[in-house]
Amino acid sequence: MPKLCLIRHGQSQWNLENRFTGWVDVPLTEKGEAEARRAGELMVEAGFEPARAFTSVQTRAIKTLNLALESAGILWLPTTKDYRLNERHYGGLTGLDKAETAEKHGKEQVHIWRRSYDIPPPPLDDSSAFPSLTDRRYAGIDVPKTESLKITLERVQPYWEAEMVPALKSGDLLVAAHGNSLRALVKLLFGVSDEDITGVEIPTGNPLMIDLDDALNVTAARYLDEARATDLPSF
Ligand SMILES: O=C(O)[C@H](O)COP(=O)(O)O
Repeated sequence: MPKLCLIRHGQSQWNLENRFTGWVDVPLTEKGEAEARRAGELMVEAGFEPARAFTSVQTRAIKTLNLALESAGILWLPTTKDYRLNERHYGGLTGLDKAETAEKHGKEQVHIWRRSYDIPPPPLDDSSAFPSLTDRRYAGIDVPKTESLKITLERVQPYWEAEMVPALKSGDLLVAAHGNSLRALVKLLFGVSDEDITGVEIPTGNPLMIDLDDALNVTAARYLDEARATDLPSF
């Protein structure tokens, strides 16, 4: 039976500062690095031995993966990086303070932008300058101006089907990615409704271990750090 372990990156600098991040490349905090190392230890304690890893092209996820692999003693693990596992693009909210935005537009509106399935934030203004949104890692890619969770799933799902499902045939997989690219994957794997996905929150740096059957239905799922677990959808 294949296993899939999903890890949201450890706490980032903008998680700490409570700013909308999306595709902006920000580093991990010291706490985030510690969460990533602990994730590697928890994988070892759980006896998890992945055959391959997948991550985004964003520093916080790559660094989380590397720290977890290092503390698990498997820094050699074959790894694939792809922008389709990036965080959802936060559009015109990128860089803004989440609390100040709620004061300005109302908590309800900000909740809709953050958690509704198919309502994207306003698009990013062309004059906004975040160098990591358009640097050479995205050469040849049509960088979005904003993304809802639905739009995020529309890039995550084809990647899952084309690259990760075939890889699962030769062993277990580790995926280090982001709050919303992982919520998209969880929606797909657990068959969560558009409504119920609004209540799914994924904690930073806490490995989510998922058992699948051969038809890739979820048969069991648990967070390895139980003290920091959030509710999982039913399956
Ligand atoms: O991009 C971000 O700001 C965070 O990684 C996730 O943000 P959210 O909790 O608002 O979805």
